Amino acid sequence: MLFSIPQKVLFKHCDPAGLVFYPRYFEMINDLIETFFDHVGYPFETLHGAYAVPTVQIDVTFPAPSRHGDHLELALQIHRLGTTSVTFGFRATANDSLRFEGTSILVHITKDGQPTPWTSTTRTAFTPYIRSTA
Ligand SMILES: CC(C)(COP(=O)(O)OP(=O)(O)OC[C@H]1O[C@@H](n2cnc3c(N)ncnc32)[C@H](O)[C@@H]1OP(=O)(O)O)[C@@H](O)C(=O)NCCC(=O)NCCSC(=O)c1cc(O)c2ccccc2c1O
Repeated sequence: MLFSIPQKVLFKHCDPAGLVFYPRYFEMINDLIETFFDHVGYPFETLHGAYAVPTVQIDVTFPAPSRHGDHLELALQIHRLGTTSVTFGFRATANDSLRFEGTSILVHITKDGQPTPWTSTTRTAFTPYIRSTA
């Protein structure tokens, strides 16, 4: 199963040439992941009471530019659910044109920075989104 959200390219996302500046894509990726955690019932505002989920690895490619006003679809799935980590595959498309795609690995940690296993509740909520390829 894919999880997806719409994202219109806004003025704030763009450089003077009207193209999305890549740090704004990283913010969109984080927004996508935060919205996914909302969707599975483990919102960041709850998670961050006792835990955190820092990113330990991220790889992104940008095969085509996005412009102010484009309507992107941001989508993710889970490639691997580890003991304490989760590997997301994500992509952005507009009118069947791929704008970025990649993977990121987040680790569930305690407030003192130690990796800690996902709960069974969270594992169950993640499971429908596990697919082996993007
Ligand atoms: C997160 C760490 C404390 C992990 O420490 P360590 O690597 O020593 O732990 P383990 O060896 O036990 O491994 C645990 C687990 O992680 C997997 N893993 C670790 N590193 C990698 C890697 N490079 N590539 C792939 N996988 C990795 C490992 O396989 C284990 O998986 P299992 O599933 O088998 O358990 C430590 O790495 C650390 O503190 N790193 C620094 C993180 C960091 O500073 N990132 C950049 C800035 S923070 C950030 O971007 C960020 C912060 C947030 O608060 C967020 C909140 C919400 C969403 C996103 C956030 C975010 O992106």
